[in-house]
Amino acid sequence: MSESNTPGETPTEDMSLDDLREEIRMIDHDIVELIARRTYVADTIAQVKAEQGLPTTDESQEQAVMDRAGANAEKYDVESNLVKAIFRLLIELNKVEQRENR
Ligand SMILES: O=C(O)C(=O)C[C@]1(C(=O)O)C=C[C@@H](O)C=C1
Repeated sequence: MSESNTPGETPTEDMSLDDLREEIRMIDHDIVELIARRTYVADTIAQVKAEQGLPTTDESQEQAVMDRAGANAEKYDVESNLVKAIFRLLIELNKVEQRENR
């Protein structure tokens, strides 16, 4: 992953529009890389669940993920409902992926 500024510390006054868009381009790259990593881990989880005869969906784990997403959103002062909506999509992506690999 590329080095990026911590939230609230981007020195915007020293950056041109092109610089700022380059910063977003790098962040967007990192986001996709993290989504891919999350999906690969879910593939491995799917194998473990299949071996143990467990179902794909674990609602209590989904709730824990959503709660954590909300808490982290608040920590970084971003809209928690928006972040939770993104995590809902990430969980659904994993479930589709896990079902396809069973
Ligand atoms: O932790 C799991 O058991 C997963 O399969 C991962 C995950 C997730 O994306 O966070 C996906 C589906 C489950 O219902 C719960 C959580």
